[in-house]
Parts: sequence; structure tokens; C-alpha cells
Amino acid sequence: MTSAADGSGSALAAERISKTFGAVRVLHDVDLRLARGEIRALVGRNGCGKSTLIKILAGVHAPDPGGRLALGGAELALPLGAAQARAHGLAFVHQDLALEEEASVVDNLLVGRFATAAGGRIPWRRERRRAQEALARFGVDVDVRAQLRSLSQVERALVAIVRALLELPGGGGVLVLDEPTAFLPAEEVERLFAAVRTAAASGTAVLYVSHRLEEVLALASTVTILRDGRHIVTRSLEGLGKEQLVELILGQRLEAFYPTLEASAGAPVLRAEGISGRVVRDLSLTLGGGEIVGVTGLGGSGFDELPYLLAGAGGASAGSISLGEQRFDASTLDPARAIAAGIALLPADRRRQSGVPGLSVAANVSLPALRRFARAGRIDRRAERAAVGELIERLGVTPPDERLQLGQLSGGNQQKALLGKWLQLEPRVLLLHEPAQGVDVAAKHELMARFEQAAERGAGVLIASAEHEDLAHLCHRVLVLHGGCLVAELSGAEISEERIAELSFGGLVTTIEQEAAHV
Ligand SMILES: Nc1ncnc2c1ncn2[C@@H]1O[C@H](COP(=O)(O)OP(=O)(O)OP(=O)(O)O)[C@@H](O)[C@H]1O
Repeated sequence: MTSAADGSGSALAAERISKTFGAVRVLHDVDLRLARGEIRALVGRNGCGKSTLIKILAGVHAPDPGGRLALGGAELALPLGAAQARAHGLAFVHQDLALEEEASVVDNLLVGRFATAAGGRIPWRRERRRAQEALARFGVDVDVRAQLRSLSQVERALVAIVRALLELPGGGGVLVLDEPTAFLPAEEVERLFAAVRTAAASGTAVLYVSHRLEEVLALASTVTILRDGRHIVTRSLEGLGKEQLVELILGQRLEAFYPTLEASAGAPVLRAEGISGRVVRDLSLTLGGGEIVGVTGLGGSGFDELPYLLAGAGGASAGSISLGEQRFDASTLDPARAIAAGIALLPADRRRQSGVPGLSVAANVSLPALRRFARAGRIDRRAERAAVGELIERLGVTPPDERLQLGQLSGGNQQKALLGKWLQLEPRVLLLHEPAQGVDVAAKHELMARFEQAAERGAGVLIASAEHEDLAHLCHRVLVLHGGCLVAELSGAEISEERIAELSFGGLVTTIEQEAAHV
């Protein structure tokens, strides 16, 4: 890069970035330029190459030879080392936030950056003040002495963002946000965006990766679209609606964002009574065969604990769960017995709870169905691979190669494969926690059609999610929790995105009123 026109005046200028894994080229001569203070969205279908591009910037992957990179006008040699990326003003917030749960906020913010006084001592009081001021600068009202684990999800995300911003040179650098909002309800996302806007206003360029297109439209001013590893367009978002954005991402129109709800609720397949857990308190519910029930609430309301309690994976302290004639004490139910009884759970945390990234797709998907491939005491690997190959192809996993490690698939494709792992068992009860996270707009339509098909086949489907729009389109009933208790239930025509949001917040009022009545 030799002139300003080549990007020497930009916060970031990457040119002709390519990447080949094995024999497959997944990025083709991609250019990316960001101006100071610009908020750019990077979007595209699952597997289009967004994470690969970001990992090249983060120094995780070496690109193919031939590309160029400049940061703040300084040309850097590729491949970049991770320390170099940081030293030149690139900071990253990934979906898992990478925070230390057992440490305080100040430790999380300043670890590795503590000032030392004479004798190598850390001047704690001054450092705490420094951390508190940094949070305040970005409008974050959290006590720096608090333990991280006591913070809400949005507060954690805010701490991760402020920590990244502290790595940047004052009023400069590039902040890369890789789906940091995956688990946040829309209302809480706004707090996070306010901090990002403050950073951009002081000159930091922001690259924001997300499949949540409403958020892209709300936060970013410009967008770069990748398709099949190629740069398709970079343009202003002004005047662009969601439908047009989707058309640019897919290269064609998407006729419908959601499948039509054909299944109808039949006799109960699951009855839960008096379930209590860490947050959930004395909750009872019934799930009909063919019924899709949504469970939602604000962060900390306990809605996201429920699927785990029902699957014997969440440490229930009380309650019972019945499936037909079978009755289980919730506190002694374990995942193996739950699976044997026909309960399948797809957890939200793909890397830690749902799949094993270092094992093949075949091993991950066949795990709960291994018995099917047992021949004379051994696993028939060929039959296993053939069955998984056929299944993932049917589910639209790309590439449909069961020999790849799960972690080599893009995030959205991992999610499709892991859903297949449970659908093949034809469960009576399908429990899902944030099933559409990290899934692109077209794949989400396909996934939701699979839930709908499972319900049509007679399964009871429970979806715990903060995505109110998805619940509104997909569910026969929506339950709203607050403070661990069921505070509202919507069904049929009563269900709308607005009503769900209202009740999620209104639950707060209802519970306070209930508690006041008890005093
Ligand atoms: N370590 C790896 N080895 C082999 N192939 C890989 C590896 N990492 C990524 N890929 C492949 O590169 C392509 C791009 O994946 P990438 O993760 O960059 O997509 P993405 O746009 O971030 O997708 P998503 O939205 O699903 O996260 C995919 O086909 C993926 O399978």
C-alpha cells in the first residue's frame, strides 16, 4: 500500500486476503477498509468466511501469500502475530467473551495492565478508580469490586467491550465485535450499542459481525457482504431495509422468514410439577404432543435454566417430570435416563455443552445413537459415516463432510449438525436453548421448519429463547418467567412480539406487586 488512496489514511486497510484450508479456498482476494469512527457490519451466510477473515486479523490464521494489511496507516507484514495485532490497535470481543468468572471486574478489566508502584506493588485504590472511570466513560454502571459471576449477561458483555477498548490507543484503533450479542434480549442490546457508539464517536473504527440483522441496521452505518468467501459489496446502510439486506446476503429473495405453523397440540407428552432449580421456583407446566412452547424472560429470570432442569442436566432441587406412565424425581433425573425416556436437549453452548469441536462430525452426531451401529461388539464406522453423511446432507450442513472435525465447520453449520444428532432419535420431547444463535437468515428458516416437522410428528417442543420475534412466529404458547416464577402465558392469537416483550418487562412489575402483597 503506497498512497492514501490505498488506505494509508484508514484505520484498517486489508487487501487481497485469501485463505485455503487443505484443498479448499474459503476466502478469495477479499478487500476490507475501515475509516476512523466508522461502524461497519460484516455479514453473510454461515460459512461465507467472516470468522476466517477475523481470525487472520487476530493473528490466529495465516492467510495465503499475496495479501496486504495496514493499520492506522502503518503497513504490517502478514501473517500477523496475535501480540502484533494488539500492539497495532486491533482489539477483539468474541461471542464467548473470554472473561474470568471467578475474578472481580477490576481484575478482568486490567489484568496484565496493572500499574505498579515502587517495589512492584499494585496501587489497588488507584487502579480501582482507573477501572471505574473507564466503565463510566462508556456509560457502564457496574461496581468494579463485584465478582464477575454476580453480573448479568449484558453487564459481562459490557465489561468485555470496555476491556477491549482499554487495549486500544486513546481515540483510535479498531474494535472487532464477533457476535457479542448472541444471548442478549433486544432491550439489553441497546446498552451495549451505546458503549460502542461512544467508542466510535472518539475515533475507534468498529467491525461488527452478526446474523441479527435488526441489530446490524440499528448499529452500523455501512455493511460489507461476503458470499462464498468473496467480497460482494460494501455500501451504506442508509435507506436499506431488512428484506433488501437479506437479498444481498443470499443473492436471492427469501420468500418467508418463518415456516407456517401446521402442527397442533395433542395429548400431553410431558408434565412437570413443582420444578425448582438455581433460579426457577416451583414451576409446573405441560407440553402437548405436536405443541411448540416458547419460554422467555429477562436475563436472570430463569427461563434459560428450564430446559436443563427438564433434561436432568441442571441440578433440580425439587419437582417431578412425567412422560406418559414414566415418572421421574427431577432432582435425581440424569441426562442418560432422560435420553432413554425420549427427552432430547440442544444446549446453547455449542463448544462446551453441545458438541466436541476436536471430534469428527460423524462421532459428534452419532454419539447418542451409537447402539444402532454396533456389530458384534464393535462400531461399524462405515455404516456410521454413511448414516451421518446422509443426515447432515438432508439438514443442509455445508460442507456435508462427516469426516471433518466439528470445530472445522462454521458456527451455524455446527448448529445444524448438532440438531441432527437429536432429531435422528425422533424424541418425544425436544428441548432447545437459543437454537438459532449464530445461524444465518436462510438456515434459520430451515431449522425452524425442522422443529415444526418434529412437532408434526408428535413431539412436544420447548424453546427457551430471548428472541421474541422467533417465539412469536413459531409457538402455540409462550410462557414468561420472572424471578424464577411463571408470571404470564400467551397462546394463539394473543401471541405477538410486542406482547412478549411487554410481559417480559411487565413480569418485573407483577412480581414486585406479588411480593409486596406478601409483606
Ligand atoms: N480450521 C479449519 N479447517 C478447515 N476448514 C475450515 C476451518 N475453519 C473454517 N473452515 C471452513 O471455512 C469456511 C468459512 O468458515 P467461517 O467460520 O469463516 O464462516 P463464517 O462466515 O464465520 O460462518 P458462521 O456465520 O457460521 O460463523 C467454512 O466452509 C468452514 O468449514
